[in-house]
Amino acid sequence: MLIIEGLTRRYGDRIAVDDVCLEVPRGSFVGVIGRSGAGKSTLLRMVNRLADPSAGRILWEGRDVTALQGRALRDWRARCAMVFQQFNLSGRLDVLTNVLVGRLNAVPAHRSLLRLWSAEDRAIALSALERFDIGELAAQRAEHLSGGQQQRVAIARALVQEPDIILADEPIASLDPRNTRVVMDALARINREFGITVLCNLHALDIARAYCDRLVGLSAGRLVFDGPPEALDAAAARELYGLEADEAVDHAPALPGPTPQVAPFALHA
Ligand SMILES: Nc1ncnc2c1ncn2[C@@H]1O[C@H](COP(=O)(O)OP(=O)(O)OP(=O)(O)O)[C@@H](O)[C@H]1O
Repeated sequence: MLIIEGLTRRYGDRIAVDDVCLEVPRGSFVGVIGRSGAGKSTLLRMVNRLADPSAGRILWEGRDVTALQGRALRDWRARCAMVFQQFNLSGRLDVLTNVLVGRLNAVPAHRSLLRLWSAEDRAIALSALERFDIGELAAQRAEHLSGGQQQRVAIARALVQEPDIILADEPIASLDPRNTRVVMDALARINREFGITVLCNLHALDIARAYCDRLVGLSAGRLVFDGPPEALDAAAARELYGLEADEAVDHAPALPGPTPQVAPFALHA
């Protein structure tokens, strides 16, 4: 269980996140929604301590992660993998090496420094790529891939970290509708088949409704909605999105939800 208690982040006079309280059971797929500047990124970045809270606490399985430092903080960051809008791959490295970077915390320091990957690590990385249908791209330079392919590589890298939580910050904002679906399907599979908790910032409400089992709405840093997608009616959505409502609210044809998968998969072959 992830527990967020009175989480607040100030930047000077501005409050980016304002006294947010949340309880997220393991295995949830939570969509964090709200207009631009609502505080979604800041909230996610505080969970893995890329940003430090001005007040409040974050607890994971009863442990206060807001107090962690040094090695314990690095371990925590490894347990909550980030997926970013701009993929954050090393463009000049090949795809397999980009995924292996997700194993850095799992291998001894001398091996990670020298990038001496074991056969098992390589097999795990290749298996993750194959599960997202991009195994044949393993030897290509990441910068030669399309946006949707790059984001799947980033998700494979997150998966091989064997995290408890995936924090996805607008993972589809740079993608076309087809790749949007492919990438959201990949996150849904990770959530469903590995039980990994996913917190996903999303601007598009139709996508959030189709994929998430719970929506958390922020407005000016405050939590103004928390419930299942069906509880967010048009009036509540318009209140949440204000002037951006026409852009965010159901701008695309209704999505049928995650693409059904034939079989679950294991990370270790
Ligand atoms: N490093 C920073 N320094 C100063 N202000 C910041 C910083 N990071 C965020 N903010 C401010 O905090 C508020 C929330 O920003 P945040 O990026 O969390 O919102 P968001 O909902 O993720 O927006 P978007 O969807 O546009 O990314 C904004 O007013 C933003 O300008």
